[in-house]
Amino acid sequence: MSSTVLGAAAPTAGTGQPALEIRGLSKTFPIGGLLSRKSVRALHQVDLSLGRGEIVALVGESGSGKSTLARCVARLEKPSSGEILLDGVDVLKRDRFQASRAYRSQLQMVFQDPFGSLNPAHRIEHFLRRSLAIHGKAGSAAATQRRLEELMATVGLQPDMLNSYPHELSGGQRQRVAIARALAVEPQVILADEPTSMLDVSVRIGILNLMRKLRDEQGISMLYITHDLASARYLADRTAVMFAGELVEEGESLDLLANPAHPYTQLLVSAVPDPARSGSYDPVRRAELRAAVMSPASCAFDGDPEQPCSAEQPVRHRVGSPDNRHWVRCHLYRPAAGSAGHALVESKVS
Ligand SMILES: Nc1ncnc2c1ncn2[C@@H]1O[C@H](COP(=O)(O)OP(=O)(O)OP(=O)(O)O)[C@@H](O)[C@H]1O
Repeated sequence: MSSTVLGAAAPTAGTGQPALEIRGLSKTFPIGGLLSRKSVRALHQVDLSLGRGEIVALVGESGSGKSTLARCVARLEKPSSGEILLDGVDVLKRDRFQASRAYRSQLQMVFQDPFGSLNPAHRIEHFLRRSLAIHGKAGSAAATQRRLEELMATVGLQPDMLNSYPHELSGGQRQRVAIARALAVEPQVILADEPTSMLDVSVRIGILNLMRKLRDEQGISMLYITHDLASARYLADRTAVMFAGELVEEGESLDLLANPAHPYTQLLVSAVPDPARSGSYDPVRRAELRAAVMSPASCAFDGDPEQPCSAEQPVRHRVGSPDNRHWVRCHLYRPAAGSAGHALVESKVS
């Protein structure tokens, strides 16, 4: 991805009632067989909201819990506890056992692998027609054909590609088809789990620009899951940082990535060379940060409950001015002298 393009300013954040709200979401996986009492805490008390027409990036290293969060929200995984509100309705209570068709038509998922998500035996037209039919969006033959061509145009593909098979398309084109299939349903929210990570660097920016266009022109909200901070800065209005199953920092993307307050966020940011700052990639500083963050003695979020940083979970601190939506959860955080940062023990930043 070109660093000059990634230097562009983030777009304006969405406003109003959240399209999607996640409250206190936790997920524990039992491991080690039937008789084992061992478990992995993949998510713990995650709160995250997605405004209408807003893109929120969820970033973190491999194993931090990003995909588990997406799978829980897409109802592919059952959370251990918590609430998922779509348009203010708690969908875990409404559809107790699995996602209803209504839920799937409100929320669609785009996966990492555009190669695996399209059955090679079918033409592109099949995938889009099927989506329209399942969700009751198909009309007369002529109207359906028009809609198929419109969907192709929206994602930047030629209508004659409707007759192609997946293997005749490039990875980027296939991901566009996967996005068109999601759009056929006319969702309010798209969960995009690493949608560009399997694509050539040269076509990634096109997919990010498409996501941006869908937000701007159709008001679709997106949860963009990635380990690529540069793309989060380019695309997302807000960025949330996940570490060991917990959100440790959240804020407007440009602010958070320019002023990371949590040592883990600093560690992630330190991996991204910034052409605007000479010497921005310092391997020695990065190694020091990693040692500090991952040390059981220095951080409560290392996944070792026997040796937390403190017996108490850290509260959220606002970072910067009072109207800033940037917060951090870390025992080690100390607001800079004279700054307005303060602990947010009870209140939520929203
Ligand atoms: N089905 C499962 N059974 C047991 N443990 C699981 C399962 N799925 C995920 N985990 C564990 O939950 C934690 C979070 O995994 P998850 O895949 O959500 O992380 P991630 O941030 O999405 O990583 P990646 O970017 O590699 O996909 C990890 O410790 C993982 O081993």
